[in-house]
Amino acid sequence: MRDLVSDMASCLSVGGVRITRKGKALLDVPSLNLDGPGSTLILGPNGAGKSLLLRCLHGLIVPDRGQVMQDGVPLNAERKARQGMVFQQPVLLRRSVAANLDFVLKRQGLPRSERKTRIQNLLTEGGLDGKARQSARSLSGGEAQRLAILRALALNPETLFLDEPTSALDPSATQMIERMVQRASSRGVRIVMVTHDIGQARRLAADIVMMQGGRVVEHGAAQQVLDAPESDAARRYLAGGLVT
Ligand SMILES: Nc1ncnc2c1ncn2[C@@H]1O[C@H](COP(=O)(O)OP(=O)(O)OP(=O)(O)O)[C@@H](O)[C@H]1O
Repeated sequence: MRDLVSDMASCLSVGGVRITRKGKALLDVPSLNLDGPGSTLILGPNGAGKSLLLRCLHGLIVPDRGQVMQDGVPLNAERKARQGMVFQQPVLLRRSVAANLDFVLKRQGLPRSERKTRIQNLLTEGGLDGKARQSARSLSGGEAQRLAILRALALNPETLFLDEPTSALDPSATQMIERMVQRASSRGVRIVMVTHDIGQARRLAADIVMMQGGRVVEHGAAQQVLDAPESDAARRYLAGGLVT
């Protein structure tokens, strides 16, 4: 049964998407629908095409063939503006923590007083109270990633893409990021996240997209994919075996 949160979340789908370079298909996804409740985690070995798929979904890469649809409509500039993206290495402005947030809030045309309140709320959400005036470049890795997520959330995105956001972080910093992601998901933001961390997939995912060789080899409910994978590729990946 679909719950309230899932009804709030937008639906993303991919139809006949193909990216080819030098005659080799880097991404070949005939069909993929992300429309269930909760977070989608994308798993698979290095070079499987996880980042390419994420970039396609966000419209950063236009596929050679096929298209990405959001709520049944081809992804357009207006819908793209309502998507946020967080990379493995946080991309921050050489300004203070608060100025990084103010930059995106200003672009939404919010008046100064409202921006001030929003910035304070965002800092609290990310556990960055007291860091407003600190240079973003002087933040620790975990703090910088939390700021990058806050900046994406400041846009009130309907979808938030995260590409291995915790791969360089320790367990405690990872836990803080995971909590932020879970809170955003429970507010109705569709989360699509790439990870190599199977434990993280178990903690966060409602559904899992397993990739190998530019293809989706399995997509299903997290527990099903993790505990009873149907494809050999997924079985080998989860067992820690070599997958090429
Ligand atoms: N612009 C490009 N030109 C040529 N090849 C590319 C380009 N972008 C990606 N690739 C190739 O496409 C394949 C998939 O890359 P992608 O970054 O999506 O993998 P990934 O699953 O995210 O891997 P990792 O886990 O190592 O980050 C790789 O073989 C990569 O070298």
